[in-house]
Amino acid sequence: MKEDKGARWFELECVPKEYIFPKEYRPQNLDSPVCDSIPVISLAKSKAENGHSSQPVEEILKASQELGFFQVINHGIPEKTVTDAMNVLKEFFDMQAKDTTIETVPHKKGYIYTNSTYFAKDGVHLWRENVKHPCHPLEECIHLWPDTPTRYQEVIAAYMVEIQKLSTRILEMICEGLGLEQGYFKDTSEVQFFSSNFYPPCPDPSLTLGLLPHIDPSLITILYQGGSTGLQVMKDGQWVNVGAIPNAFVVNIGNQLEVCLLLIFHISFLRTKTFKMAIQLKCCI
Ligand SMILES: O=C(O)CCC(=O)C(=O)O
Ligand SMILES: [Fe+2]
Repeated sequence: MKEDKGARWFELECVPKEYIFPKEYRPQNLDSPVCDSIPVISLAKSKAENGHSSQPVEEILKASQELGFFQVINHGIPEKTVTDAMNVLKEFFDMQAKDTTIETVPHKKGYIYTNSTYFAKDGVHLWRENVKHPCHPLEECIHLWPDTPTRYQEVIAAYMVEIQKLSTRILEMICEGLGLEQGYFKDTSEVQFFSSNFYPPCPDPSLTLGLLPHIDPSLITILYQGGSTGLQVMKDGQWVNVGAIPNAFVVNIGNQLEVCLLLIFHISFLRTKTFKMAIQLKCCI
């Protein structure tokens, strides 16, 4: 192992034992091809004039029912808004790595930054760093967010405005497909939390995990992968690689929406339980 006092915790030649998961928890099928059955849905069609085409609505409903996962493209979020957010987050995580005075406990100000030593399952650490904070109502939360880099608040607020629009639009399409009145989820659909994961390069990704398998407790989660791979979803009992499509967002139907629809329609909206886990990515929002 390198003995370099200036090195960051992940700049190592081999994985420290505290990060090595027992065999049964390690990632599987890392080398399998990207799963092409995770639907990629273009939202451009839903913007046609004179009443929109129902095609994306049907595709979204089908994907939600069958897997609880899909990717959206042509969503209308400006590329620059996303690139700015990714850059400011990269800068944020770089700054944390350099600042040895930062503690890994919840920050007093209104956001939580945690480095890899904070995450543990049975004593094993996850290979990631994370920052999260509330973001609703935006104008009340924004000043509690990190203020370095100096553009953090402005850039992430602009990003969240777009994410809010996208998530409202997807929920409205789900309402339309199910025959629910528009705005049915209005009171519960404000984007409440922002969370960004940084998965540094790892000397041996087959031994480590960035995130444990889980089901999202949210209504829906909108995830940007930043062009990096590593996200896996449980499909028909197998972990499959989601793959990253440039400018696409991964949409995950969360537990709350699943339960809501189960109560309304008395049907199980999701055919199977969907878990996801992240291995080594670069920077996900
Ligand atoms: O970072 C990722 O790739 C996934 C994040 C995630 O699943 C979550 O925040 O719920
Ligand atoms: Fe998740």
